[in-house]
Amino acid sequence: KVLNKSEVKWSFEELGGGVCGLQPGDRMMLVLPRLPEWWLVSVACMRTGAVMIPGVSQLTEKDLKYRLQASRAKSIITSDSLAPRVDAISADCPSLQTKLLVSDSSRPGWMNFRELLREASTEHDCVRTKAQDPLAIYFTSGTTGAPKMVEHSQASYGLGFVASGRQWVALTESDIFWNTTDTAWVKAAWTLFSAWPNGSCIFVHELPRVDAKVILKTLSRLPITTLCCVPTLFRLLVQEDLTRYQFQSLRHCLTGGEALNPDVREKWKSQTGLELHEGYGQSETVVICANPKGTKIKSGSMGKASPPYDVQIVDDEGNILPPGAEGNVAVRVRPDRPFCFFNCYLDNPEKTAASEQGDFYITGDRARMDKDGYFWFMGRNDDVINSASYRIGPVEVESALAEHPAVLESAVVSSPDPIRGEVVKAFIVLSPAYSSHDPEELTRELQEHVKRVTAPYKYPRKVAFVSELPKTVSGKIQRSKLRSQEWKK
Ligand SMILES: Nc1ncnc2c1ncn2[C@@H]1O[C@H](COP(=O)(O)OP(=O)(O)OP(=O)(O)O)[C@@H](O)[C@H]1O
Repeated sequence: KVLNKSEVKWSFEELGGGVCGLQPGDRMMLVLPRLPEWWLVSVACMRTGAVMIPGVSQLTEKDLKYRLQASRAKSIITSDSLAPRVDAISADCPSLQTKLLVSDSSRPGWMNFRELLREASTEHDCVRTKAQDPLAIYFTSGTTGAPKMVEHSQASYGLGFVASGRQWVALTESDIFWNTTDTAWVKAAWTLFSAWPNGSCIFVHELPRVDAKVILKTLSRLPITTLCCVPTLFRLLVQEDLTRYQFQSLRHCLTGGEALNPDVREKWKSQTGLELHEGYGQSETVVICANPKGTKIKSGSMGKASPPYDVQIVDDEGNILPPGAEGNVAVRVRPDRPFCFFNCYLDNPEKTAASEQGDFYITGDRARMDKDGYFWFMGRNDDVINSASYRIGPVEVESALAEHPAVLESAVVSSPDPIRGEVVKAFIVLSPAYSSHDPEELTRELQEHVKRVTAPYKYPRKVAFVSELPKTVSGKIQRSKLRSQEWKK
């Protein structure tokens, strides 16, 4: 149902009817901004057995070529903005046979999705798939290097999100769920599998630009009950005066994808009265740890192991470490492979094998588990700083900095030092009110502040004020970029 020129509402019945003629096992690249058709095509892929490969609309010609060639996708569905870039490289992608455009206008060489949909029969038999048949291929965020192809199965992607979503996302028939993530990321699957099997409605906003005011106004105008945003977005939202907004129906808020600074959670909570429930996971795993609704939250912790995962902290040989010890976050995958765990890194058996050690899959993240089973994130393996034999997790320093009103956001990385080997360097984006302060004075003040709120050895010996931080399109801080700049100097 078209609500007005810019809003559309579909019932479950209408959604189920959509199909797009692909054969089981064929791969389709699905690059749409947050348009309702993304959900329609996802359902169509499941019904036809086509394997979907979501991507971001900001992909350049080079990114597109890499993805289409690596995945050997037979088809691509996208919108007007990306179509010219696809045309520019499609001659180099021999597997690509069909191009579908979601648009009100036509384009030579492309089929028009909206026209096809109008003419499509509503009669359709769903294909029967096996649990291990592929359902989706995801390119990871590329936070640490070239994106990897993660293959999920009908079970890992479908059932995985149903299971882990039950407690954490906790949706019911009376909920309206708004997840602001880009459709390219695994997190978008929460809107498919955590919402619909529970009969809950999802709300989609195209959000062409990230704008805190638009998000806050939308929450005030519409009866959205459950909100999920990445921490970067919550960092922006808490910069606003939240007491000026009255959210109609909001009662459950979720975040994940990178570390949530305790200060952001506390600001959100004190101004809205709503708790922020953090989850931790990877494209490969669905949710590994979470703070489900109704459980005790320890500020700064990413929660406890999320069933069915057995999560442990292990040393570099794969031995389980006792509570309190820092080590690798690992998920038990033997003797029984958890059903929500990905199939493999596509076409990369070496990488798939290298990600496991003994009975465990090694996430590449470092953390501690306390005696109550709560996990405390330190950083990605490569991001942990070794300074004069102290190991420092960047997140702890960033969270300490976040408590100072001058800091809008920061990224902490290692920087070379002739005496200590490496030292802590903080790249800081200042809040507008502090932008004209004397940098040297502010540096000293922030260093003293960190020494006060966390162990003094963690304080940033070097500080740089920057206008923005390098981020992936999913909004994650790319510390690796800053680190390599430092070490190349
Ligand atoms: N709640 C959280 N706290 C801290 N870090 C998190 C949290 N949730 C996710 N992460 C980080 O995000 C990673 C998973 O992200 P994703 O699967 O999108 O790929 P990526 O690691 O960002 O990209 P790439 O593998 O291409 O470098 C985790 O391994 C972890 O480092």
